[in-house]
Formats: sequence, C-alpha cells, structure tokens
Amino acid sequence: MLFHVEMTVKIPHDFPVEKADAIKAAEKAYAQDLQRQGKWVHLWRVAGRYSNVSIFDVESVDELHTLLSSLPLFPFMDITVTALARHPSAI
Ligand SMILES: O=C(O)C[C@H]1C=CC(=O)O1
Repeated sequence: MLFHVEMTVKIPHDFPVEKADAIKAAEKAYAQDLQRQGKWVHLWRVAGRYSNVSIFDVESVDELHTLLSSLPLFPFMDITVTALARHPSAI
C-alpha cells in the first residue's frame, strides 16, 4: 500500500540545540534504515520549508502509523497522510 506523507517539523525556538541535534541524528538513522528496507521509497525536501514529502510502501495503515509514530521527531511534527490508489492512466 502506497501513502503520500507530508511532514512539517516544528521544534520550539527555546528547545536546547544539543538535544535537537541528537534527535535529528536519530531521525536520520531511522529514516535511512526504513529507506534501505524499501518502506520509505521517496523522501523529498519541500523547497523553502522545514517539511518533506514522502512516499511510504507498507503492508497496512497500522504499519504506517507504527513507523510514523516511532519517528524521533514525531513529537515535533505535523503529519498529513494521503492514501494512494493506482491512476487508471498510469502505465
Ligand atoms: O528533515 C525532515 O524533513 C524531517 C525528517 C524526515 C527525515 C529525516 O531525516 O528527518
């Protein structure tokens, strides 16, 4: 099952920089592991924003929720999920 996911990161301005850097490093390792597993198949930066547009390929909505809610940056993110169906004109 494919899902379009948009994530916007909002870390409070008064959050300690060292803690934020540690969370970002953990996020990067987690994201790269999911990409190597083939679950996080696209990861694009939205130009000019601390946001990304991603495509996930997972077995179920429950799996997607588990993956997303395990993101180290999850407490600092607004996330929008859109389920994707095959377009009839796609080849
Ligand atoms: O930077 C982001 O968009 C947030 C998050 C998503 C992947 C990652 O490494 O960090």
